[in-house]
Amino acid sequence: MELLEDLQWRGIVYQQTDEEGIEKLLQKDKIALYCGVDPTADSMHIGHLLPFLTLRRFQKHGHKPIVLVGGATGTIGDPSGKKEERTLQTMEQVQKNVDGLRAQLEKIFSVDGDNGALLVNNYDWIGSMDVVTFLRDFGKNIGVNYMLAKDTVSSRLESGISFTEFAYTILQAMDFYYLNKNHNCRMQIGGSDQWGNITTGLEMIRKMNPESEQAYGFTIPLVTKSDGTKFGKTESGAIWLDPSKTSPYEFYQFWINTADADVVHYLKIFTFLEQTEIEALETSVNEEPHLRKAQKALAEAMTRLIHGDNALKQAESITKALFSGDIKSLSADEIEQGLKDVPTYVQEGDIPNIVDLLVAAGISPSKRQAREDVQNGAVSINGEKMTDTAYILSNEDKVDGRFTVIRRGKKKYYLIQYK
Ligand SMILES: N[C@@H](Cc1ccc(O)cc1)C(=O)O
Repeated sequence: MELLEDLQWRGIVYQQTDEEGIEKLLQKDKIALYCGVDPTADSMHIGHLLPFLTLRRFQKHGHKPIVLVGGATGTIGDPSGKKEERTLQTMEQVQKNVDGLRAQLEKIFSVDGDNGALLVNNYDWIGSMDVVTFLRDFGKNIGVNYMLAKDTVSSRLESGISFTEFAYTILQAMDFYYLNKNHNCRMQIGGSDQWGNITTGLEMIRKMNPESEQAYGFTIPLVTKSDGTKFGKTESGAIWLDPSKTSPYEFYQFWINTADADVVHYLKIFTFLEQTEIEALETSVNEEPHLRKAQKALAEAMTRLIHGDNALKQAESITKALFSGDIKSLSADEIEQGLKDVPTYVQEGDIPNIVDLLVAAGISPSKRQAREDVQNGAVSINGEKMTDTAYILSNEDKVDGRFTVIRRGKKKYYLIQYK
C-alpha cells in the first residue's frame, strides 16, 4: 500500500500544511524528513513513540529519517501544551539525557544504506551561537505578532510565560531551517501539539532560504484511550523504554492489558503489522475476544521492537508461569521482574520453619492459621505444594540464592528475599 494511504488507514494523519503538495512530493521523490524530541529525562516513555514510529514508516518506504535530539532546546523547555513555566534542568542533566535518548532511538531506526537514519543534536548548531547572530539573523524573521497568535503562547499570556520559553519556537524553527539547508530536509513531523513550532520553521525557511524547494509540516493525532483516561500511564507511573525503569515484563503486561475497544487502534498506530493481519485480529476481537489474540500480538510486537527477542521470550514465560502457578522454571531475575509488586519480606539470619516464616512475613495472620494453611495444601514454595508444618527452608529453596516465592491460595504471591 502507498505510504499516505497506509497512514490514513492507520489513523496517523492529523494536520498537513499542504495535503496535495505532500501527496505529490511523496509520489515523486524520496525525501529527507525529521522529527525531534527534547531530552527531558534519560529515557523516552511510550508517549514519545508514535511520531518516531511514524518516521520509521517513512523510512520503510524509502525516505530518509533525520532523528533530532534537542540538546539545546532541552535546556530551554517547549511551552507547547504546558500550562506552567518549566523548571530548567542543569546542562549536565540534559547532556546525560541526550545520551540515553540517542541509544534508544538508534534501536528503532535502520542506519544502513542511502536512507539510513541520521541522528543529530541541535546543540551542535545552537549551543555556541552568539546572541547577536541569534537576534539579527533569526529573531528578525519572526514577528512578535505572529508568535503571539500561536496557541502555545496565547494560552499562556494570562498565567505568564518567560521570554525564554516564548523564544523556544524560534530555536525549533532554526532546526528546521538548518536541516533544510544542510540536508535538504523537506518535512517535519510531530505530535499535534507541535503544529505551531513546525509552522514557525516553515516561516523561517521561507524568509531565510527563499530559493529552497517547498517544505512541509505534518502532525499526528494524540493517542487516545476509549475510557477517557490518559494513554501510557499506569498506577505505577509512566511506561518507560528503559528496562531498568520499566522491566520488559511490565512493558509486555502494559500492552497485553489493552482494552478490546483500543487494541485494534493501537495495532494500527504502533505496530508494523500489515493491514490484512490487523483485520484478521480485529475479527478475532469481535468474535472470540476471550482469546485476546490481538492483545497478544500487540504486546509481542511492541516488546520485540523495544526490548528484542530474548526479553520478549522472558516476558512471555514469566506471564505463563505466573498464570499457571508453575514457577519452578523461573530464574531470580525473572522472579524479580514478574513479582516486583508483590509483598516482600526480607529474611535475615537463620530461616525459621514454614509456619513461623508465614507468620513473620505476614502471609498468614496467626500461627494457628499458618498451620491450617499448610495442612490444607494452600501454601506452595517455589510452585510446589508444601504440607509439612515442620518443614524448614534450606538453600535449595532459594532461587539463585536470592528469593523464595510463596503462594497462599490460588493467586496470592509473596516474596522472601535473603540478605
Ligand atoms: N519541541 C519538541 C521537540 C523538538 C525539539 C527540537 C526540534 O527541532 C524538533 C522537536 C517537543 O517538545 O516535543
